Amino acid sequence: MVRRVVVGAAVLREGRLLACRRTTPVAVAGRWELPGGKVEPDETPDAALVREVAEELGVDVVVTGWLDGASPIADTHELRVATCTVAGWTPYPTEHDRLRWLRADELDDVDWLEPDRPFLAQLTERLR
Ligand SMILES: Nc1nc2c([nH]c(=O)n2[C@H]2C[C@H](O)[C@@H](COP(=O)(O)OP(=O)(O)OP(=O)(O)O)O2)c(=O)[nH]1
Repeated sequence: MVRRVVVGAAVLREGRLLACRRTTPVAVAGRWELPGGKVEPDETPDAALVREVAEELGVDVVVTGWLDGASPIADTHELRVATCTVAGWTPYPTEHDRLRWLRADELDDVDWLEPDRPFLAQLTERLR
């Protein structure tokens, strides 16, 4: 079975990574993730990432590269993560109830969704 791709944006700015706290569904409310979502059938992963972050945070990101690997999400999807930059901005979250800009030494301070955790080592390297 081919897994559908979920893309996550590792937005890096001034030595920090943007982490977002989910509000839905109830099972994962309060857990932390990267902004993003499911790639539509007619979309590239890059385009999906730009679209999802604009929908969720009201800002345009520039994709700078994809991290290695993919994490399974349940039996049906997989998470891939790209590093992104933004120009100076004020995020306006529409789907998350809290945002944090984490330094490398703070990445373990929030309760990430499991599929995100394998990417944290690569992100620590990018932040140092
Ligand atoms: N956006 C996002 N989703 C993640 C991450 N890690 C992780 O396991 N997921 C899971 C949660 C959801 O089961 C799925 C993505 O769902 P979503 O609700 O964000 O995607 P979407 O906006 O395209 O949703 P939909 O309305 O099409 O259902 O991937 C992450 O870092 N970012």
